[in-house]
Amino acid sequence: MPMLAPRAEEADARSRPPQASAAAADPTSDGGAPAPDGDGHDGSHAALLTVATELLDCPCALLWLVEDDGLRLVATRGLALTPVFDHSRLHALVSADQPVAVVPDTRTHPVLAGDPVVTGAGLHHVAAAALLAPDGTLLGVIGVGDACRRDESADTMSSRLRSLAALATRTLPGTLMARCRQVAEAGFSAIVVVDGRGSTIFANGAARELLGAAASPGQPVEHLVPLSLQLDPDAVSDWLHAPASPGNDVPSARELRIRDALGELRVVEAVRCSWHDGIALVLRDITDHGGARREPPSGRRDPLTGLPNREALFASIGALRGRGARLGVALLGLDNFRAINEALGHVIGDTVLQVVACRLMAWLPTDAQLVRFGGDEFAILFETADTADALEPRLQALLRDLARPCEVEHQRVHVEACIGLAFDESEAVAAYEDSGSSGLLALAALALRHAKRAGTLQLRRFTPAMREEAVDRRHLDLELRRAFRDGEFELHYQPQIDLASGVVSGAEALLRWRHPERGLLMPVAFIDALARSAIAPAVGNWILQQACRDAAGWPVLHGRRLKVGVNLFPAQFNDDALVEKVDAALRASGLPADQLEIELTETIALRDDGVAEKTLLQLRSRGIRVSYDDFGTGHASLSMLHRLPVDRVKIDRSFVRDLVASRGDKAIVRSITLIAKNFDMEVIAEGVESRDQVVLLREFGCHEVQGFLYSMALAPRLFERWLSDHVPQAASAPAAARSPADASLDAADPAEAAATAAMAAAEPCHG
Ligand SMILES: Nc1nc2c(ncn2[C@@H]2O[C@H](COP(=O)(O)OP(=O)(O)OP(=O)(O)O)[C@@H](O)[C@H]2O)c(=O)[nH]1
Repeated sequence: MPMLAPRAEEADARSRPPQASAAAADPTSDGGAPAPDGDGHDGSHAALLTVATELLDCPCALLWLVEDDGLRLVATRGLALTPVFDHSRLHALVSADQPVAVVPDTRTHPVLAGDPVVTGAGLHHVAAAALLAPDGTLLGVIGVGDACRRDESADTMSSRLRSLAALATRTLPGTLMARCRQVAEAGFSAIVVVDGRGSTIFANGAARELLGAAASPGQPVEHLVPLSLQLDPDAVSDWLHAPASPGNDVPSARELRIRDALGELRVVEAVRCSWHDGIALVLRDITDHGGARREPPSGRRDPLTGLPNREALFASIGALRGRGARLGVALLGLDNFRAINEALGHVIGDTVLQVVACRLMAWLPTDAQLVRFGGDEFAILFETADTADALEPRLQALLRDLARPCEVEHQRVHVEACIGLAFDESEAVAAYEDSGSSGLLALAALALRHAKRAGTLQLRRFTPAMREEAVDRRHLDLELRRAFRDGEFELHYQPQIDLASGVVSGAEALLRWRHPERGLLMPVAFIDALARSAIAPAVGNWILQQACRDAAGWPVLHGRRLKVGVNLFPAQFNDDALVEKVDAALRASGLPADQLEIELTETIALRDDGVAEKTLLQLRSRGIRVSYDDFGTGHASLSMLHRLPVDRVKIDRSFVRDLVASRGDKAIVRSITLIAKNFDMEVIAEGVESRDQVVLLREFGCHEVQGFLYSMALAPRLFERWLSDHVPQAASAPAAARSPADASLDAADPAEAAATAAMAAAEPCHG
């Protein structure tokens, strides 16, 4: 029983409370006892205690409810002071086994007799009833007390108490919850109740089915509603955590993104109502509502995002085309998504894809269909090609919106994308007229590739020129494969001259394609396509072997062996066996390692996975030299010097061409030679065509040169003839006389010589 604050008077207390106060005189008041909780039930509790005092004709009444940590006094009536409460005495008085207790005289009661507060407060008569749920669970206790001795029989009091308890039980939150549980379990909507601390305390069957483990009791509400998936995470957080206000609550609704029990992304409409000190959420799955989000047949849904998949898109295109619709497709590809997976893991990568799906859904016009096309690509199908021009600015805005950083698992993630756009326009369709529903997508994919090539956040619309280029590229790739198989590639060598001694020091091996119809082709016509082709590693290996073989046969000049420079394709650096292949080429040819120089391009130097660095170190440890091509033209030149083991840099021809006239180029070349000197590297300049350039390069400290001033790149036999003709005078008298046209005079095959000269005159030699 409660230990009450001492009461002042006992006489005349029959209809007035102990320590009667103004508040106690008001039958609607709780008698001045402070509201023990803020649970918003004060009104119903007060009404209940008023009924208790009336029904039992007692001036004092008290209500305890069971909470997490046991019984808690939640309301009093007729007491001036807050009672100090002793649980053990209350439990001893009433329980599930003994639901009603009437104590006509507290002074002789075994539990209460010794209680100094009860007796001190002068409570002569006390009665209490347990409030029990239908399953017998104790929900609370209601009690009354009086300072006077009572005339009613204990049976009468017990009977009234039982009626009171039955009435009280029906009004309690626990009972309400049990009843609501029955109703909720019977319904189709998912219902989740979250307490004031943001933890789930109840989820009905539909919610458990929809949300799986995220709806288990004790889970934070953020597991049900991941903020990272929401379009406006702050607003959703505020909405979920706004204080409950039962009684004045106006249920509010909003669209939320959740992950279902299988991890798929779903869109739900959620209605929020206050519940006790927390909230109840009623959820309705609207993922598939509306024309834009029609439920795709099974097997046509992407499990991660819940969106229709590629097959569904093809089916939609087929169906719409059947109705004569003119269509448009925007293919959206994330930029550098691989890096997100690699840096943050696939789980975060998956969430990022879901976030993107959510943002796209929010943007989607009602007459469009959103599809996860595959990997990090999404497709949007429009039924209205007529509005093509109006779509572009809206898609540009979409790209900017997608680029808003998002927070995933406490990681800030930036998601940028590009879009390729294609419409059923006459010339575009003509380009792919036989390719069915995938044709339009192929055009969009081509446009996407062009957008990606242009950089990040780019949008490109398909043009027929893109297709022509793609077709040309494919033909070129087939041609390159055939050319390699038929042995049409050959290496030419451009001499390199040591400026200090004036002696030829080596040559750079340069690839040529002797095309059966188009004659000798310079690399500019095919080298990019070859570098991208699957045959690049095989061609690169052939170049390596051939160059080593040729160089092994070159004469020793002035006691020095000539070195040969070989350019590697970036793809060769993906080959774990590259070093072994270099060893094999040296072994097979007999060329000493220090006569081989590997030339790097920026694409190789830019790799920051450590592979290039490790490979180069292994090559250098064998005595093979490493040179960095086109120095100064790329973004990575300086950082590369710092990172990669390089013996020398090659000054790009673009800085040499106007060296004599241009102060800027002079400054650049001077700087490069200075930087190289500070890194203990040698410098070679390419594209040297005049003596004046040589004078300046020598003055700046450049070590070697190559260019038309000495010779163009020559076929192996011509190069060997050049060596025998120009050594030892080659260096001392740089062949001012040796113009590209002169070289043709040396050619055994007059047609080849003419072609070579013409090519060389038209464009510089490329690697
Ligand atoms: N987390 C996750 N990653 C995926 C999924 N499907 C594909 N990927 C990854 O998406 C990445 C796509 O890589 P790429 O095609 O090189 O695309 P990218 O890195 O965006 O490069 P660019 O398109 O050139 O900008 C790869 O790392 C795939 O493993 C998926 O369902 N979940």
